[in-house]
Amino acid sequence: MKKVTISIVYHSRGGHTERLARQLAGAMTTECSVVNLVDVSRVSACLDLLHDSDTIVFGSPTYFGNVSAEFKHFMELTGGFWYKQPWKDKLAAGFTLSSTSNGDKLNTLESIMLFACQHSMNWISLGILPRFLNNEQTEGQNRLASYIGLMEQCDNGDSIINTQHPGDLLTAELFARRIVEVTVRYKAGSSMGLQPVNS
Ligand SMILES: Cc1cc2nc3c(=O)[nH]c(=O)nc-3n(C[C@H](O)[C@H](O)[C@H](O)COP(=O)(O)O)c2cc1C
Repeated sequence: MKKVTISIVYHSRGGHTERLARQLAGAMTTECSVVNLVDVSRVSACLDLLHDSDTIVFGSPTYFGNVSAEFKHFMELTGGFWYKQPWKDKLAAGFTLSSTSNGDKLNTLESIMLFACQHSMNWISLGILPRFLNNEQTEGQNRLASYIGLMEQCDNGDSIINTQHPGDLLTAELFARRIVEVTVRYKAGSSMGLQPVNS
């Protein structure tokens, strides 16, 4: 089977989201998948890459409880082709990070998921449960107990990119693997020649 193509579209001002995007890209590059990494600042020149992708993963930092202005600008740029629905039935997933444990990151992921659904994409949930030991939640995988997509907490260090929490690193690795697996399975299924239901 031909390799699947996964594209990551992200914005980052201080570098933390970019680091996470690069980690995901590295972990999703396998013998059966290729990955494109697209910063929103150059997305206009990369639209064909996105249109040819099997899966598009969207990432934005959480600024004031939502996607950043730059990421929202990217969202609105897609209005130029939205009605043609070139991303219909592609797979989609999302990630965000912020400097506090909660920080309203859920609203950011909900905005990204809603955007993907307006493009009629199929959403890949995080699919990784938090771990419990003697009924106590651990600081391991999915320590922030997210379900829509990947969340990470990073400090507010403007000048430095601080070290990541090991639980966040593990969750990112597991999520990357899940996105590749779901994409490969989905692509194999869609090659069974089922006729798409055209609305
Ligand atoms: C304008 C602005 C608004 C922010 N709002 C939030 C917020 O709502 N919740 C939060 O936890 N962190 C917030 N932060 C902290 C950022 O999420 C944090 O610095 C993150 O690392 C930014 O990602 P980046 O380094 O990829 O730009 C905000 C930062 C900025 C600059």
